[in-house]
Amino acid sequence: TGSSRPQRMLKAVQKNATKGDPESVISAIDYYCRHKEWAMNVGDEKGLILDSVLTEVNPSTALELGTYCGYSTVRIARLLSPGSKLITVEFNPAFAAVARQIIAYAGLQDKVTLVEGPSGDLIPKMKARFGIKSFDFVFLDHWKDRYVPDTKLLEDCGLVSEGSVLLADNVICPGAPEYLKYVRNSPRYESRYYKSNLEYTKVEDGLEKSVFLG
Ligand SMILES: CNc1ncnc2c1ncn2[C@@H]1O[C@H](/C=C/CNC(=O)c2cc(-c3ccc(F)cc3)cc(O)c2O)[C@H](F)[C@H]1O
Ligand SMILES: [Mg+2]
Repeated sequence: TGSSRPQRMLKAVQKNATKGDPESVISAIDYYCRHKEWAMNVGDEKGLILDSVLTEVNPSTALELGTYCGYSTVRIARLLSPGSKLITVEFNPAFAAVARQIIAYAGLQDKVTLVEGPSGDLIPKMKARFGIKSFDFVFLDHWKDRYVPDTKLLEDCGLVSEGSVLLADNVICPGAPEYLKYVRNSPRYESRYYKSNLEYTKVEDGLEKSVFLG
């Protein structure tokens, strides 16, 4: 059987990036996905917004829902302060296997814990398993119809506290309309939309940043 798109992306990283250099891993993936084969990474344009929000928050503990190949995992982990941790959740074993290799190639494996399994099962176990009090930053990039249920689950499990920042990808394309309604109408969130473009295209998309008010 042939290779998969994630496997071809990994090959492109191994061929074109420098081991231990996260910037070169990011560039290699962006080049491959822009010029060879599109893939659903947050990408370079929305990635700059992710970088600026992340730098502003400077989280001690961060959560990513939907690792896929680890592109945004590398973008987030490379900006974490020493001693800070990123937990990323992925339930597709093939994607998780590729992501682990891409994260390791970037030399960021000590800052990242990739947990395999469905977010709905793993979120309630975060406190016990990883000693997390609450997440300072959450990047939502998994199935779009799961953004609302998982946000409610994070609230119910006490995994967000006053000042925690949620950043959601794809709120326009493919779209997460229920999520936008939820965070924009809730008195518990201060929300802001960052207009951008769908990765590697001219189609509009954007990120929604929502600060939990407690
Ligand atoms: C539900 N709980 C889960 N737990 C753990 N891992 C999960 C869970 N749910 C999914 N995963 C895991 O998270 C990933 C899912 C990402 C989904 N992303 C997209 O669909 C997505 C789609 C487009 C897109 C836009 C236009 C177009 F024409 C075609 C595609 C663009 C984007 O940036 C996206 O992020 C992974 F695949 C899945 O195993
Ligand atoms: Mg996305």
